Amino acid sequence: MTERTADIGVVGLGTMGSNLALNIAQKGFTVAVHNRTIAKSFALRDDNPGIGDNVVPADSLEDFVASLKTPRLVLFMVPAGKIVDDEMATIAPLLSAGDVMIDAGNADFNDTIRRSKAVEETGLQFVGMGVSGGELGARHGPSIMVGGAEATYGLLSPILTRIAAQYEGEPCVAWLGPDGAGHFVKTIHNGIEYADMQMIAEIYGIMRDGIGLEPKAMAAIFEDWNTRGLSSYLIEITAVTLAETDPETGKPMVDVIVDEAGQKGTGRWAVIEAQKLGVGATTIEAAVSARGVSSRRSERADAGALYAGIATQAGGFAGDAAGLAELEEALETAKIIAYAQGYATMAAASQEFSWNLPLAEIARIWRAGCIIRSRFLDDIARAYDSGETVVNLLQATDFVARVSAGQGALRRIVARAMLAGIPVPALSAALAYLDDYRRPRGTTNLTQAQRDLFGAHTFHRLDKDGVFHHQWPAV
Ligand SMILES: NC(=O)C1=CN([C@@H]2O[C@H](COP(=O)(O)OP(=O)(O)OC[C@H]3O[C@@H](n4cnc5c(N)ncnc54)[C@H](OP(=O)(O)O)[C@@H]3O)[C@@H](O)[C@H]2O)C=CC1
Ligand SMILES: O=C(CO)[C@H](O)[C@H](O)COP(=O)(O)O
Repeated sequence: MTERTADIGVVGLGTMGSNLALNIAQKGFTVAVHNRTIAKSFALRDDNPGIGDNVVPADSLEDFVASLKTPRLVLFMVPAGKIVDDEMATIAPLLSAGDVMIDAGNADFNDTIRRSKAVEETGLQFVGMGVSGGELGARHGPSIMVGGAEATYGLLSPILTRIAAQYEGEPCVAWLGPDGAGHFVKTIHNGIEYADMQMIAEIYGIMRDGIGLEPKAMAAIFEDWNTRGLSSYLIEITAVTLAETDPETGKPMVDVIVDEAGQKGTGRWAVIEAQKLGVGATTIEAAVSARGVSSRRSERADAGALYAGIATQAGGFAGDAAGLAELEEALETAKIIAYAQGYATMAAASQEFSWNLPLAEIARIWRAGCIIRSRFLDDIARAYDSGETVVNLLQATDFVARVSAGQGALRRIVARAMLAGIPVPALSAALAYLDDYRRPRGTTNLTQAQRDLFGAHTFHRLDKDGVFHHQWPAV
């Protein structure tokens, strides 16, 4: 019989699971590991001298479970969906009341709510936990967003606070609320990640097609931008990727990569949930759609030929200091709007599901470890901590000033790109949202009139209370 020595067990030793297990082991905890391809469990121990001493591989699920201290903590790091359900169903019968199953992969928070309910009915406990930071984050310190019972988090926190990224001595992990709260926040994190990446790609498009810069020159610009307001991991890796040379051809690496973006679903989940909550997360929507359009490469080539006759104007973009400063300001302004949309979605979900999401804390645990880490998140935390009521970040004093100052640059960049035929779906969505959001008298009065004409859907009047229907002329 295996001795019960392991503090936690990890199931799934792919990119994330293996690195998270090594991170746990390096922090002095004993970690049992199990993987569909069993040899990987033993390799994880044997290929990592020193740290491997804290890794306990198992060649059967029974041995894996038997090696865990009670209450047993079993962390799953496998692809989202049915695989999670299948793995949980296989292990659950081997566990006892009070043991905890943790889904640490990306998950649709609706699945997490369903799983929480089903698992907790059996006397076991369930935690849905978002982990961000990719391979290196998992190995050296990710940002961790936890959902589940607060008392259950208490069982995990001694390990999670040690393995999480640290920002000025504070661990980037927090309990965010019950059942699906952690996975919802991770989903919005990824939605913001999509929007941020898309807007950077659009600026790259302007630099390439509007100014005619070479990737290495762009790399230097992004490196420079990374020293100021835009400073972030995503801007840093943009500079790194643009500077890279393909060893086979000697060309810039980005020039040999096919322009078809992959996606595993978290951006789409973010858009679906924003829509369900009635929040306009238009920059995230634009980013998800742009990846979809990008994947139809041959169709785009055909359309390009069909529309070759369209005359566009030279955008008038300039690669001089003033031109680049305008691009930088436009990106910074659009970024504020994208984050405001992500935060508005979380605020709406918090209300809808009575989660009481700690929005300032979420910004704080995103400052290190995760893909969208940046100094800008400090500004968001400050806005929520300031004591003023923040209905939407676009109404917070600091951001009103910054967006007011930067919107002119965003407007000019979007207008020039449109005239030049350079697609800027996320940047333009940010600007359109701002203009829509700041307009006291909109145009949906006409929409309401149309709905009432064709479907007697009724409308409200500006001059008196009540619900009205008008006898429109028959059409
Ligand atoms: N990669 C990343 O940057 C990030 C990923 N995530 C999330 O983490 C989770 C894991 O991702 P990642 O580590 O990248 O994935 P990988 O593809 O690298 O690893 C998948 C793991 O799941 C196992 N697995 C796959 N299919 C099955 C199955 N049918 N039954 C049992 N086990 C199976 C694999 O086992 P085997 O070795 O036998 O193939 C492997 O251990 C996902 O939810 C992902 O969205 C979250 C944050 C960042
Ligand atoms: O969760 C993550 C980072 O936070 C993963 O890297 C995620 O897989 C990225 O999403 P996609 O593959 O759809 O671009």
